[in-house]
Amino acid sequence: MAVSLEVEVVLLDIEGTVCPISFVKDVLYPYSVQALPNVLATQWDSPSFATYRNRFPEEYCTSREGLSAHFNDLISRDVKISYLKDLQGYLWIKGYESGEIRCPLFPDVHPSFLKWQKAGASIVIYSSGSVAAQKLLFQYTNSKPDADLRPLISGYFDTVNAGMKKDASSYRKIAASRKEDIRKWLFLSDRVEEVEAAKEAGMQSLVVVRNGNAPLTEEENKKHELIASFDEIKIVR
Ligand SMILES: CSCCC(=O)C(=O)COP(=O)(O)O
Ligand SMILES: [Mg+2]
Repeated sequence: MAVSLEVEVVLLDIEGTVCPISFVKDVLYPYSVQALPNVLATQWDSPSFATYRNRFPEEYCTSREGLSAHFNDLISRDVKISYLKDLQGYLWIKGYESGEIRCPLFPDVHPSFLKWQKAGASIVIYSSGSVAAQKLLFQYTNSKPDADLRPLISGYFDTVNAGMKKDASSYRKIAASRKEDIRKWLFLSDRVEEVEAAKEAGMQSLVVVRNGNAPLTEEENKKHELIASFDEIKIVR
């Protein structure tokens, strides 16, 4: 079904919206778990690693074992806390740069970015993943011939520079960082709580239903506008 919307900024979630949840849970998370022991063994005292280590609560950054156990526990519970996300972003650099990791975007994502840009809308990202990790993900995608989508993206927000994704205040803060009226923003996410928070803040928002996403309840299905592909969005000015 096509939805015509007056939009100047498209704000996008990542996991379950532009790429499959399985890429995050079955590729990115295991990569970081596997990469950590070597980094702990070889970089514990290096200034670059110390920056990430020192963001962990004090009780977990006094020993390699303590940090490692806490890191693995947070990942197993999918806790989206900023010090974990910062360290994951650091660990993923090598995977992306070596070619071992590449983000499998849904096929409609890159063509829609180009279409929205042509229609005069800006593309901005808002994810629980750190801004550094977001940039890596969009630099190394499966899109051809241009794998690097960063030139199409004009802003990045995470839980540090915006706040938690279930809070309406985060969406107000993001919108306040640019000149466009909040009513001309469109937030797209697989998470109903995030869509509700964006709507409460005054943004337009749609729930994105992708293969592999958690099923919505009957009530959620009725309450929100759903799309299965970005192709369903028609931006009018
Ligand atoms: C951009 S980093 C990889 C994704 C990630 O770690 C994450 O937590 C995604 O959360 P989202 O808010 O995009 O659903
Ligand atoms: Mg998501």
